[in-house]
Amino acid sequence: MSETAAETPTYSYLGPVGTFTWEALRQVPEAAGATWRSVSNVGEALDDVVSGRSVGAMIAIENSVEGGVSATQDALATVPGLRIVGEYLVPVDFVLVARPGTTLADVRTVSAHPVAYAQCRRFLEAQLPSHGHIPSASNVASAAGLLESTLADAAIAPPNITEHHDLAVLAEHIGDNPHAVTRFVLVSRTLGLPQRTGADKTSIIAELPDDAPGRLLEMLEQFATRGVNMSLIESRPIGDALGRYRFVIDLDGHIHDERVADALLGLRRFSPNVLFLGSYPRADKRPVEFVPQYSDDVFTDARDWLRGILSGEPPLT
Ligand SMILES: O=C(O)C(=O)C[C@]1(C(=O)O)C=C[C@@H](O)C=C1
Repeated sequence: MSETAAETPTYSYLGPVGTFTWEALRQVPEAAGATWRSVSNVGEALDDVVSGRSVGAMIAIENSVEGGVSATQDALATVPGLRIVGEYLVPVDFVLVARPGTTLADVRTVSAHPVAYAQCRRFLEAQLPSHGHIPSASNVASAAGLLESTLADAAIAPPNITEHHDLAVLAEHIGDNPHAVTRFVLVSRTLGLPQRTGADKTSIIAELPDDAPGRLLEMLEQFATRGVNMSLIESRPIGDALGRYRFVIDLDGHIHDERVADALLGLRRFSPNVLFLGSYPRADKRPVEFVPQYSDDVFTDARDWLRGILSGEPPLT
């Protein structure tokens, strides 16, 4: 993990060292000998990929308590040519830290990344009911900031924070949900389409053609009629007018699975704007389940049958 090497590939991540995003990048074997570039937000990480400065950027896309990370979903929808090439899960647990000597009773202001802050509501309401929140760029930036300025009295940070900074832990396990997990994706422009493993996900973003009744159902039928399961669907405002949405969708399977490819063809015919964000191995490695009626053979047999008819093959007797 050199920070200075010149010719090794670079990976960008929301830093500094110790963030959950940094933990996620540690799960990427190819990043082990690479240069790691700490950035301050998702936009900067994706800019690095677009400009070619980095081969990949690790970004948070969904939290099990807070839901989709809208900055990430919107950036993936609008920055052209980005592909998701991997998915990683990081359990998230939080501590409250302060400059040594501070007690909980001294805390008036808490610095925290907004997604982390939202995951610690119960603790904050019970223990610090009248605190003020100072948003920070990341979970480690919040804590590191305590040593640079006295604006905040305490910070929400990952439990490993004391390995990196001289801070005192005021409270542990302050997250509302002890099983909280954040899902990260590795985004690239140059790393190719990952191979099909049988335990894959495909991410897309699609818009409806108009707001006639039943359009959403029509879109979902593209998947249902090919036996393709969705593991996520979220709407995000397109931003050009009230009431216009795009849908962020994760499908079980790889674009090299016939049923997924066929569903995407159907979707492309239906939707005025479909973005293929990538097919990549699932972080949990759970094999995709489907009924035999939707296996690859059934799709290729049907296509061969049609080709036969179109090429004038005589009917079988
Ligand atoms: O990587 C970090 O530590 C971050 O601060 C970012 C982030 C996020 O963007 O969702 C990552 C995981 C936590 O759920 C909260 C914040």
